[in-house]
Amino acid sequence: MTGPAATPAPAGAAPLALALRGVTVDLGGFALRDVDLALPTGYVMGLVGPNGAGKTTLIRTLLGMWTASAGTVEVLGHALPAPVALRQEIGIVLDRPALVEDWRLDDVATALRPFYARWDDDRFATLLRTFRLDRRARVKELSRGMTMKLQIAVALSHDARLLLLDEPTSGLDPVARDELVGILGDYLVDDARSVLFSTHITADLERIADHLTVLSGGRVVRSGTRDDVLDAYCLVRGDDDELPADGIVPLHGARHTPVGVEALVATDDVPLLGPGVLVERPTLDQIVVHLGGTPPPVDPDPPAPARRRGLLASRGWS
Ligand SMILES: Nc1ncnc2c1ncn2[C@@H]1O[C@H](COP(=O)(O)OP(=O)(O)OP(=O)(O)O)[C@@H](O)[C@H]1O
Repeated sequence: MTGPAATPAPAGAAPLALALRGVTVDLGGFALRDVDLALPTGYVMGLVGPNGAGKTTLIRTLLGMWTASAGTVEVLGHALPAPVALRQEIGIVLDRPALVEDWRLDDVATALRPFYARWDDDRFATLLRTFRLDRRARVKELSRGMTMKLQIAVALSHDARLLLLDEPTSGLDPVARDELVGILGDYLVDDARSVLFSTHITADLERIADHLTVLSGGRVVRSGTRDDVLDAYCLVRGDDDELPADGIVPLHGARHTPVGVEALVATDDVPLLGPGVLVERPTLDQIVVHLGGTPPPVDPDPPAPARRRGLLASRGWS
């Protein structure tokens, strides 16, 4: 395979399955802006964020379907635009499958086999059986969940090194979701393989994702290991007069509840809160709910902690 060379990984660092650095993709009415994230080889990254956050746009950018107007995109060690042969190495699930509606599932294997040097008929047949899909059915006869299962079976039948899955669990019943998590676990036994998947079902991520990226309004709010992301925030609850004014300590997604104000606060800021404030570790859902409504500022420049301490002291919040 040839193509533009990617930035070499620093000595001793795990090679990256994918990386976006300072990426902007402008679709007109919507843009991904300054996206920075990296997934080391052998790991699973979950991509979360509210509707319209840009998850599909980001996955399509990794597939070369959208072109970045700024920044660099690397997939499996190749800077995009990638060589055509790289397609063999990537298993894809998209919201709309690129399969002919009149094909029977047997035809799917016949049609795709020539495009993949490592296509595995036995693997495809096994996955169709696992997902209880009838090989004689036509693509157009499949329900939404069955179509998703078919795409997953294709993605996992050509020995891909990277899976890019856009909401693969959407439309799946709980049994199929459980099966998919197990199948991805088996897939990852080979530590040269990596997975990026977007989802609104964060329970799936709690089980399988090592890394998380939270997107909102086309920007990365947070990206890192699952613990880094979960540890970065605390859910706080208190009376109006116990929580400091927003801007001194940023209160993400602050909302009034019957028992006071609830908000997400950066863990580093928790010592700045008053003693009466209740502090809990948030779930991933709570992080998405609270951060989703408040995209990060275009030019984030929060006051330095020392200055905030001064501000808090001046308000009697020391
Ligand atoms: N072809 C396009 N041209 C212009 N804008 C687009 C195009 N496709 C998507 N968008 C816009 O980009 C924004 C982000 O969409 P995207 O599908 O990436 O979000 P998402 O996070 O995947 O959302 P969801 O969770 O609802 O699937 C939306 O406002 C959408 O309308």
